[in-house]
Amino acid sequence: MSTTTTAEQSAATQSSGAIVLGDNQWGKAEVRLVRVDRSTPRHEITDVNVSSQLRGGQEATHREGDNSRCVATDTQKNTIYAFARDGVGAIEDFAIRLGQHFVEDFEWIEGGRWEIEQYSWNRIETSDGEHDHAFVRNNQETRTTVVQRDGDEVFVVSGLTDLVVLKSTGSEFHGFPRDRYTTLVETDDRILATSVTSRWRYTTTDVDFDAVYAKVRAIQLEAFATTHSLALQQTLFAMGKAVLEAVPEIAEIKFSMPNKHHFLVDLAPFGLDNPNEVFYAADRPYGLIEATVLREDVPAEPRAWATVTGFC
Ligand SMILES: O=c1[nH]c(=O)c2[nH]c(=O)[nH]c2[nH]1
Repeated sequence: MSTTTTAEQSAATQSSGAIVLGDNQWGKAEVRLVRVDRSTPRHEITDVNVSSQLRGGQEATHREGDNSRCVATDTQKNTIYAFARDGVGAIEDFAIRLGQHFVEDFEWIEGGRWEIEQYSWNRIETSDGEHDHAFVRNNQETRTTVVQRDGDEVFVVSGLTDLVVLKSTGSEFHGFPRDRYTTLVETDDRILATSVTSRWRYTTTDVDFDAVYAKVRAIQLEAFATTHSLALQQTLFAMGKAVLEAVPEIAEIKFSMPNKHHFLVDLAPFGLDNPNEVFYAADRPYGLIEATVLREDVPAEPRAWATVTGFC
C-alpha cells in the first residue's frame, strides 16, 4: 500500500519554475593530428583523431555569455598540436597529459574528457626490404581511448573497434527454443564472423599502455580463433575472460559484436550440391551480441563509462 500523501505527490510533480544549467562540457572534436618522428632516417608515423572536452566553471558562459572562463575550443585544438611537438606516445598517456594540463592550469576546470582514436600504418615492403618513410595504411582495427578526469581522479577506458574476424568452421548454433516464429535451422558447422568493438577499464594509470594494448588485442584474436563456439555469446565471454586472466590492471571489458551472418546458398536449382562452400555474406540485419565481462570483486566505476556509449 502506498503511503505517499497528496501533498508529497504534488511536490514531486510540481516545478519550482527555476531553470538551471545541468551537465555540460565543451571542446574541439576530432582534431586530426599526424606526427612524423624524424629523429632517425627511419621515420615513425603517429596518426590520431583527438577530441578534447572540458568541464567546470561555465555557469556565466551559458547564462550571460561571459566568456572569461571559457577556454576556447580553438585553444584546446592548439594545445593538442603543441603537445604533439614533444611526441604523442601511447594515446592514453597523451590524453592523460592533456587532462593534467587543463585541470592544473585553469583553476576552475574540474575535469574533462579526452577521446583519441589511432590509425595504424605499416611500412611498405619493397624489393630492398621495409621502406624507411613510405607507409601503407593498415585498415585493420582502430585503437581507442577515453580518458576522463574528475578533479584529481583519472579514469581510463581503452579499446579497439572494427577488428573484423572470421572462422570458416569450429562454430555451431543449436539447442535454442523453437516457437511458431522459429525458422532458423540448427547447425553444427557454420561461418562465425564479427567485427569486434571492445573497451576495457584500467584500474591504474601506471601501465605500459602500448604493450598492454598489443597483448589485449592478441588475446582477443587467440580466444576467438581457439574457442570452439556454440554461440557468439560463448566466444565473447571466452575473449573477455582470457583478457582479465592475463592483465591484472584491467577490471572489466565490454564487447559489442555484430554476428555477421553468412548464409549457405542453395545451389540445388542449378543441379549442384553445396558442402558448406558457397555463402551469401549478408550485411543486414545482423545479430548484435553485447556483454560486459568483469571481476566480481572490483567495485563498479560508473564515472569511467559515463559518455562511453555503444554498449549495454
Ligand atoms: O551465436 C549466435 N547467437 C545468437 O543469439 C543467435 N541467434 C541467431 O539467430 N543466430 C545466433 N547465433
